[in-house]
Amino acid sequence: MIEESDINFEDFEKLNIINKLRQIIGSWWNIQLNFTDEKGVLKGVPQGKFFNAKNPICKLITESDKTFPDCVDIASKTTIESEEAEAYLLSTCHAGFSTMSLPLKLGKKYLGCIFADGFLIEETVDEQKDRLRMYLKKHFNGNTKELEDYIAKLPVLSLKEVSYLKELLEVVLDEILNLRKTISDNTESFHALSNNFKTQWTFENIVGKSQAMQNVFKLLVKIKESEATILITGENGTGKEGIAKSIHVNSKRKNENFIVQNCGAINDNLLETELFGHVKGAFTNAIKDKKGLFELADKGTLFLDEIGDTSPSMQVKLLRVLQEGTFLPVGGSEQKKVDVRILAATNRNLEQMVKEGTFREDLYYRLNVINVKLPPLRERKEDIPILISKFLSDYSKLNNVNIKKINSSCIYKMEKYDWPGNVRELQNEVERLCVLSGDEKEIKDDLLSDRIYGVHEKEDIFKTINTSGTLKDAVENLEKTMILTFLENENWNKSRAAKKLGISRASLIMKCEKYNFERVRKES
Ligand SMILES: Nc1ncnc2c1ncn2[C@@H]1O[C@H](COP(=O)(O)OP(=O)(O)OP(=O)(O)O)[C@@H](O)[C@H]1O
Repeated sequence: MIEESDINFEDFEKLNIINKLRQIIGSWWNIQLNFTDEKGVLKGVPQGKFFNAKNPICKLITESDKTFPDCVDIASKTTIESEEAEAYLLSTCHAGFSTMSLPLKLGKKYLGCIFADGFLIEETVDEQKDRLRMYLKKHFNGNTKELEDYIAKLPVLSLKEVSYLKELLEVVLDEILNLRKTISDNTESFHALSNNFKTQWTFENIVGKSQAMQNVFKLLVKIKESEATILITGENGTGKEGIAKSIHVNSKRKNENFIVQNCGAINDNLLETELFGHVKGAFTNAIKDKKGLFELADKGTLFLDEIGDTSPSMQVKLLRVLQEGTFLPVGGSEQKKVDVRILAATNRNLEQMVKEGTFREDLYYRLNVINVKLPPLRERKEDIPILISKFLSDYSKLNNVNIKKINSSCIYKMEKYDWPGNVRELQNEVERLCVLSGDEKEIKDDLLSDRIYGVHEKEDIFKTINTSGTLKDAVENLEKTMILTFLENENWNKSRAAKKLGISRASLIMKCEKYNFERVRKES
């Protein structure tokens, strides 16, 4: 469960949607948007700069020591009253401005409220202005011409605009609750995972809870007894070598050697001597016979990494060993016979290479008897928490320290990031966090590498909103952008997109028809 102290208002502040809406509300009506926690304490405002006031009168009131306490009282009073409010609460502040607040509730738990402040409403504008003049007179000897000029320019919202403001605040509210829920779900599943990653989600040293990894594990169990050649494919850092090792330790050959050779790292001549060995006198420095890796791996397993990088002549030699189990050491004249199981891996598309004529078709089929495909980490983000948990545990064992905790915002950000370097990059990041956290028991998100810490700034689906158009157009624009983004993220699965958008499936279908999105989909 999420601890109370784990509610991080800073995370909300960083969400692009909140910043963008704050900007929109600010630029249309000079209204400021604030959060309070469940006790009514203002959040996300710099110390001493109460409210980030937008209009000059609010600024004057909030920056004065005399009137500042009134604003604090209003914030906490609004919070208390909001808890009971059905959907939203419209009220008036000590100075006469209107405020609109929406309760932030996670299930039954009240987290505080969001509120917009610093505007007047058309229907009551004269009354509000009178009250404001009295307040200013009392505290600032008001009614100067300057103050009158400001009062004349204060934002006055029609009832229609009040309902638009409410809609915008609801978007903020939904976004915050979604974020809280995601963090809360993740943390709960992270704790559950930490407890059982040793069992059902593990195959030797490889962990994975995603369907893709579970399918890989099932396949590995099925082929335990088999001697077949296996081709493992996937981007760099997806765990190809780890899978190869676990295939070996689960095979009949587990007590024999497991030897690894990266075929892309060295030139052809060297690779040939490495794999097949050489006889004395084969070349200048060959002062005695040297066994190659095929011989060293006899009865065991040889893992050929980056097989797609081998030259055509090397491909012929490899094909011979695979078909006949024989090879010729460099400079030798006698074929040697070995019993080696080959596992190969590549991050390249061998099928395509076969079509282009850069990889032998016969070798491809010989290697690809069984294919294990490892998807990139960005396509199986469900694995991220369990991998984090494993790497934290590995670090603790290796360094003989207690397993560190990791805070929920940190996990959340790591799940958002795309990990171009796949599991290897994630493993390095966890190690880095463990080192940087020093003696701290808990790892916090501010230790994350910048590229991961700032990740949700990239998700700016609101860049397209034009704040200078009419409010109706902008709200429509926002709705279109959100719906399209969620549909695309969910592969046009309307039920899932509707759930994420917090609307019914029927309502999503109607909106898709209204905006003609099926056509957009076909065109894209
Ligand atoms: N599913 C996993 N569970 C646990 N550790 C993993 C997993 N996948 C990868 N790793 C770890 O990530 C690191 C990189 O994995 P590995 O070397 O197997 O990737 P690779 O695909 O062979 O990379 P490359 O293509 O660059 O050779 C290793 O330390 C490995 O232990």
